[in-house]
Amino acid sequence: MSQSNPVIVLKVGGALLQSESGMAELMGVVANMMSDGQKVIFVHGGGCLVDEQLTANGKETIKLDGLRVTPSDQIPIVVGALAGTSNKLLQAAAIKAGIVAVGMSLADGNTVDAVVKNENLGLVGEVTPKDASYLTYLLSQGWLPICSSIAVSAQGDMLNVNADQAATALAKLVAGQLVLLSDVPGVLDGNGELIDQLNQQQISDLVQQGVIEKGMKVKVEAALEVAQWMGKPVQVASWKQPQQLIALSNGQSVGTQIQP
Ligand SMILES: Nc1ncnc2c1ncn2[C@@H]1O[C@H](COP(=O)(O)OP(=O)(O)O)[C@@H](O)[C@H]1O
Ligand SMILES: CC(=O)N[C@@H](CCC(=O)OP(=O)(O)O)C(=O)O
Repeated sequence: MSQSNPVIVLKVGGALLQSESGMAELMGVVANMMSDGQKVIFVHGGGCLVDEQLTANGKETIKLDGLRVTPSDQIPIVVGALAGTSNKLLQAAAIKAGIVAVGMSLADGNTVDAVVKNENLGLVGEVTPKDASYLTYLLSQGWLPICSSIAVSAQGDMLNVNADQAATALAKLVAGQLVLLSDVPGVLDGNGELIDQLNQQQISDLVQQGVIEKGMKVKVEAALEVAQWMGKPVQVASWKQPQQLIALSNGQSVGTQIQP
């Protein structure tokens, strides 16, 4: 692995946080990659932990097109689950794997601009890349940034950002190689078979047919946005096969490749 590889922006979905062995295996692979000189930024979700905490607090969840409607009385619970528990679970797994990890959120270090996405969604944020200095400093120290998808607007409102969209902004900011790891091997067709490659037209057809829906629709659209921005493919794969990351950093394709 060469020092000149682009930064890998690795996004993991919330289901990973419910698997101690999954987190340990993935962090083991990341530790090896980092000791070979590969720079990595971790971005995480935690939708299932948010679900659990909202239910425990007697709150209902509504999702529109894969995004959680976030009323102001729910934001403290969402922030606690994502910037708190989820972030520290991953940081703990990283430390156990011997990695020097810095837990952060989108609100730290002037990294992104955040605005309310759409009033109908409540305190849901849309983020755009702003200043890479903080991340660049952490990477220059050989540390692993672990970023939750909580942002703060210029008006001081805490905002809930979909984690695939958070990863999109950070990948653009550092011109990194985006890898979206979920609990499925990649994008599946109507028969549940893995699709190796998808372009914009195929994505739009599968979305229209209802084959790609909910969280996967948000994910694939985030991947396509970065693929087109960078002019190179983005991978959607599974955290259940962390060795695939090594193959990926050696230039091989794993999971589903989203084409520019
Ligand atoms: N065509 C598809 N292929 C794979 N998964 C799909 C598809 N359409 C919908 N999904 C759903 O999307 C989920 C992944 O999105 P999401 O739950 O947001 O994952 P994560 O939390 O890892 O970001 C899968 O677990 C599956 O339930
Ligand atoms: C606005 C919005 O939908 N935010 C997401 C943030 C967490 C997330 O994206 O988690 P996964 O990656 O595990 O799906 C949520 O509240 O669930």
